Amino acid sequence: MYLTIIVVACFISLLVIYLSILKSRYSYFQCRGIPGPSPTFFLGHFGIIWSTKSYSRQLQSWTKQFGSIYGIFEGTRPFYVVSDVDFLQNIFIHQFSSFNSHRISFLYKLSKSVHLIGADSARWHQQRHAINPAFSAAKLKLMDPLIDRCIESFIEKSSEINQESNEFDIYKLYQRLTMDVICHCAFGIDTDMQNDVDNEMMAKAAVIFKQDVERMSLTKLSYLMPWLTPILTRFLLFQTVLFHTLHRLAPTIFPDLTDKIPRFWLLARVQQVIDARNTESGADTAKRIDLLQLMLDAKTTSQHEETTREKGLTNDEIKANIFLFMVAGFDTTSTMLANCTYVLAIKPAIQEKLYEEIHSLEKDKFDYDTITKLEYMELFLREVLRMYPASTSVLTRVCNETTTVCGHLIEKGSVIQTDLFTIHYNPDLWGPDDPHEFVPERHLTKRHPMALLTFGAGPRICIGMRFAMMEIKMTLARLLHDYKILPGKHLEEGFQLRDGFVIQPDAVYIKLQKRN
Ligand code: HEM
Repeated sequence: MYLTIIVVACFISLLVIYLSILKSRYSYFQCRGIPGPSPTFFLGHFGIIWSTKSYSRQLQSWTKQFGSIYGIFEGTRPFYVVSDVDFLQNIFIHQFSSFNSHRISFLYKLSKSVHLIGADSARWHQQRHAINPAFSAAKLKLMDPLIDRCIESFIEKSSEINQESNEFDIYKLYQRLTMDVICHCAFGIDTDMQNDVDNEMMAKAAVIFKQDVERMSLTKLSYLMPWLTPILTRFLLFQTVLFHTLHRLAPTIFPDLTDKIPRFWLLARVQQVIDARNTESGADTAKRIDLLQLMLDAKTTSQHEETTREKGLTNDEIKANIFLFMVAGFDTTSTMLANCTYVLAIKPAIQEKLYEEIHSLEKDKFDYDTITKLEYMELFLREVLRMYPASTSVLTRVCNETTTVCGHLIEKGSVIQTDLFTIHYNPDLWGPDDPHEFVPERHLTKRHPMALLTFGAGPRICIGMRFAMMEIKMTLARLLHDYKILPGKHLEEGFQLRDGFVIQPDAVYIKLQKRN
């Protein structure tokens, strides 16, 4: 009897302590004089965020109410939502050492094969240092014939489909194009996604892109109760090892996870390509110019990778990063191409100006050197990047040591989330022309270094930015050289932007008219 009373009393006391800690966490912003909407107990503001259709619009609407720096809670974790560009410049650039990681699901960090987006501090630094040279201008120049081959196939397919229909969704063809480009340039494998529509790689990748890891229940649980993360991590690792062992012991009863889980399937394909490379002669590998080979060249030669490597990448890191390039480069780049095409279809005068510039080069092939001469194309793309940025949720930083930024004391563990749309549509940053109007020439004026954030900023800026811009410019130059883009009947209906990890339209319906 006494024992029961003691147990119940202990339980109630612990519950009261836990609840009062939760409550006191919610005074975090109030104590610092930072405004914000009122939190809901336990969920903070993430009940609203998880149920809203558009994360970006929700942030923007709170910004209108609470200003350029305000506070919300993810569970009890403080989340600063910021559209003050000077404050962000400190976070992303000047005080990078105190804010060097993304806020990202623990599911990306499960194994030792953490990739660039998931890596923190020293591990990120080592990887970035090793991978940066693979994206240099000199290396990209070598890759342009690979990209050109994929564009050729894209143009042929577009022309074929265009002849068969009154309008077609070019976004689908862009997705196949960017997947082809990634396969050629990252894996070094010859694919033909335009014609091989049932390609297994494309199908597996499509499943991966549909999964929004940030909205998975396990991710939400770990955000709400961060202390659960190590337990969840161990549980998932144990589960994977258990399934692999069971499959080895009784393959007929327990299926191979590699076939069941698309991510494992893709990683296994990367491993096969790496194995094939390891058996190639030195002369053959010397001829290869893809990202995989460049990373293999930067690989550590040590047997005891974790303890003795200094600058190289481990085998697992190479695999994880090749996988990441696929995920990070496919959807973003095809979406940017789709957004550009939408604008070209509704702005014929801008399209003609671009055509004139492309035509003046007197070329019908566009390589790295040629596209760098297209000045108006650069302005046009920047304006598309401003008005239709690809992702808000990736633009975060976690505070890894308590510090003061612009007079605000920010505690270790807090998250900084950029309110990208407010910045990109801010008339003080982008005037005097109305930011809701599409005006490429506004980029001739020097702007604040944090005014355009589609690729992020600071040391963690998108590593594939130059690669993506090269691919987009080469594709548009070739398309506009051969065709005039006309709006399809269902263009506006299809161009409904959905806000997931990438902000993307449903479809871009157009018609192509051959130029003489
Ligand atoms: C139009 C296309 C693209 C857009 C809009 C885009 C956007 C972004 C953004 C916003 C970030 C976060 C930057 C930050 O936190 O400051 C990022 C990071 C990254 N992107 Fe891209 N990206 C694109 C294409 C690519 C391509 C083609 C690749 C690779 C082939 C790539 C690989 C990466 C990687 C590896 C990171 C992580 C960098 C790090 O944390 O050090 N991206 N990207």
